[in-house]
Amino acid sequence: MRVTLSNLQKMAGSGEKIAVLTCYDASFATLLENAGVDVLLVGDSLGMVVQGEETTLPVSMDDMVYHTRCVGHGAKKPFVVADMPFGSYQQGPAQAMRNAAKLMAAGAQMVKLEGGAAMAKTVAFLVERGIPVCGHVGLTPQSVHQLGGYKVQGKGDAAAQKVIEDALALQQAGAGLLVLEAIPAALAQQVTQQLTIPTIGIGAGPDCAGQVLVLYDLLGIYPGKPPRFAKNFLAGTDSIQEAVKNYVRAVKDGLFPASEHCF
Ligand SMILES: Nc1nc(=O)c2c([nH]1)NC[C@@H]1CN(c3ccc(C(=O)N[C@@H](CCC(=O)O)C(=O)O)cc3)CN21
Ligand SMILES: CC(C)C(=O)C(=O)O
Ligand SMILES: [Mg+2]
Repeated sequence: MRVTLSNLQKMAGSGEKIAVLTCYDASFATLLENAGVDVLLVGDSLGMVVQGEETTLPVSMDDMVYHTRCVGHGAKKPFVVADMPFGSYQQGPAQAMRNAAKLMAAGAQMVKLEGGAAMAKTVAFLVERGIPVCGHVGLTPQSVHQLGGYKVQGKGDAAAQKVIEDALALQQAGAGLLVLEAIPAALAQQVTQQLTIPTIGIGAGPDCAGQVLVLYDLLGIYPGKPPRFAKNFLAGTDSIQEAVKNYVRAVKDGLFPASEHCF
């Protein structure tokens, strides 16, 4: 039986941490399913780790549809979330609906889009038409050129307040999950407490309802300097399967992220 949004909601309510990993192909989807990963995110990070681009901006809808279909073929149990790529939803609700439908048809159970209160109308439009939506606030990589780099967000009272308001606006609009990326752990804890929907953190401390990591960072195969919040779980193990199981266990036990992975 496939994991559902209501399963994830219940897990969050009972304090069971949600283990999420990015995934881009069928073979890894099967491996992650067998290792007990709850949610697979077909992330637009594939532009960087699969395509070798410097940012996620060049990723197309066709790329996301292709990888979502690949993941869908490999995974029967995990809940599959697909990123809406840069330029596929920012124009407005009608454009977002057209493109979200393609990802749902390709095998996603939910779409994710970046942005806060400014995206609330678009989120509500999709949710009212039957498409579950995951929000994404804090460090939003599709805005890297506006943010001035991949930097921690929500530092200082005004910036923290903005993250809280964005999170509440997305929940109000009907978002079912919310990714918090690269914000101070104390702020992520506050957001998680104020929301009724599960938060999924990456560089957002241990108090989120779940954690997500880029698969290639977990395997230590991303070229270049990994983000502070990444951890190589393959180091010291003999197999990818074991590394992923160790990640799932560390998330479930609240041992990942540790303080050295947090802001
Ligand atoms: N392999 C990979 N892992 C990711 O987590 C990831 C991607 N790719 N591609 C899309 C975005 C880009 N992300 C990134 C990339 C780099 C940093 C980074 O190096 N941050 C520094 C600076 C922090 C600061 O000074 O504010 C760090 O030390 O973590 C953070 C997020 C997260 N996502
Ligand atoms: C890092 C996660 C949250 C993501 O959006 C991606 O992999 O694209
Ligand atoms: Mg993404």
